[in-house]
Amino acid sequence: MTDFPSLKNDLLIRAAYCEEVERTPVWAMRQAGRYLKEFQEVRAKHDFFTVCRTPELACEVTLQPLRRFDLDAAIIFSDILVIPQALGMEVQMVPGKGPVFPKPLIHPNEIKALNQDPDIDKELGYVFDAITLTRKKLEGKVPLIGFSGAPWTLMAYMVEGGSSATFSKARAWLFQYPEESELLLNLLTNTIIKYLVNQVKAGAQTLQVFESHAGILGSSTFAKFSLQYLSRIASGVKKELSDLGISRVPLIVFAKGAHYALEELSATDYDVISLDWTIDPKRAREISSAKGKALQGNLDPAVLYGSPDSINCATKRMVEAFGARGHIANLGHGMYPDLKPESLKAFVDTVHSASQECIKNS
Ligand SMILES: Cc1c2[nH]c(c1CCC(=O)O)Cc1[nH]c(c(CCC(=O)O)c1C)Cc1[nH]c(c(CCC(=O)O)c1C)Cc1[nH]c(c(C)c1CCC(=O)O)C2
Repeated sequence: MTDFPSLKNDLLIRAAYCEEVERTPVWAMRQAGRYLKEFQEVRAKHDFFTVCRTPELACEVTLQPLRRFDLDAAIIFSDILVIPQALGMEVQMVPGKGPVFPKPLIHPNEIKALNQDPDIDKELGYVFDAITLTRKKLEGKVPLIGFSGAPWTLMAYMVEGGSSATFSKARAWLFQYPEESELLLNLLTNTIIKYLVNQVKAGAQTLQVFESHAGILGSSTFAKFSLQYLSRIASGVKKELSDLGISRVPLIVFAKGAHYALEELSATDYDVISLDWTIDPKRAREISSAKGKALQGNLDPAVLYGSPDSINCATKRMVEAFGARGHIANLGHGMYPDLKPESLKAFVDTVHSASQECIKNS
C-alpha cells in the first residue's frame, strides 16, 4: 500500500468506534454536487461519468466542499451505478432525469449476459486512482470515505432502467423470479466486496454502503432480498481485510427507510448505522446502543430550506438527542441541488458548537 500523510483529524473514526471525542464529527451525503457553483462549472465542461472516470476531476470535486466548510470527512466523488457499468450495462446520466439504462434487464435470461467475474481493477481502476490521488491531496486533513451501492438498490436500477417512485418492475422480479433475483443479488454482493476491499487498498479510510431503496420493501422482503446481502458485505469486507493483514476501517450502512429493521441492522458487522430523518434519535439509541453501534444522521435535508435560526435550533436538538458519544452528524439523505451553501455551513458549524457545549456539560 502507498505511504500516505498521517491523519490529523480522526474524529469520524473515533466516533464510528464509539470512542471519546472532543466534538461530534460532521459531513453531508452529496456534499459535492450541483448546489455548489464550482461543481456546476466543472459539469458545464465535462459529462457526469467523465468526471467520475477522470481522477483529477473526481479529486477536484471531492475537495470543493472542504474548501468551503469545516467538514470532518471527504467522500470520494463517484456514483453507485459504476457497478452495473462494470458488469457490462450501459448507464447514461440525463440532465433533469437522472440515470437511464438504455437496455435494462427485462428477463432473468439476461443475467447470464452480465460479466460474471469482472476484473475489478481493470473495470473500476479509475475509482481506485481517484481515491489514491485524493488521499494524497487531502494531506491527512480529514479521512476519505469510499462507498458502494448495496445489491438491492443496484438491482432496482438495473431492472427498472432508471429512477422511479415505486420501482414496481424491480419489486415484481422479487416475486416473479425469486431464484434468479437471488442469483443477481449474489453476483452484485461478490462484486461489491471486492470493490470495497480495493477501495481500502487504494486509500479509503471508511466505507459506506448505500441501500437507498430499502424503504420500498416490506420487512420480510427486506430480510430476504436486502439484509442478508448487506450483512454478508460487512463480514466479507472485514474478513478479507484481516486476511490481507490490512487494518480495519469503519463500515457504515445507510438503509434509507428501513426503520423497521433497525434491530436487525444493529446485529450485523457494520460499525455505524446511518439513519434517515423518519427515525427518532432516542429510539434509535435504545435499539442500537445495546449492540455497541454508533449512529449517523439524521437531520431532514428540508430543514436546510429554513432560516439560519431554525437550522441552528433543529441541529442543536438533534445533537442533544443523540448525545456526544458514538454519533456522526449528517443529513438523513443527500443535499438537494437547490439548497444554499450557507445552509450547510450553518448546519456544520452548529454541530461543532452544540456538541462541544454538550461535552462540556456532561
Ligand atoms: C441512489 C444513488 C445514486 N448515486 C448515489 C446514490 C445513493 C445516495 C442516494 O440515495 O442519493 C450515490 C452518490 N452519487 C454521487 C455521490 C458523490 C459523493 C457525495 O456524496 O458527495 C454519491 C455518494 C454523485 C452524484 N450523482 C448524481 C449527481 C447529480 C448529477 C449531475 O451532476 O448532473 C451527483 C452529484 C446523479 C445521480 N446518481 C443517482 C441518481 C438517482 C442520480 C440523479 C439524481 C440527481 O440528479 O441528483 C444514483
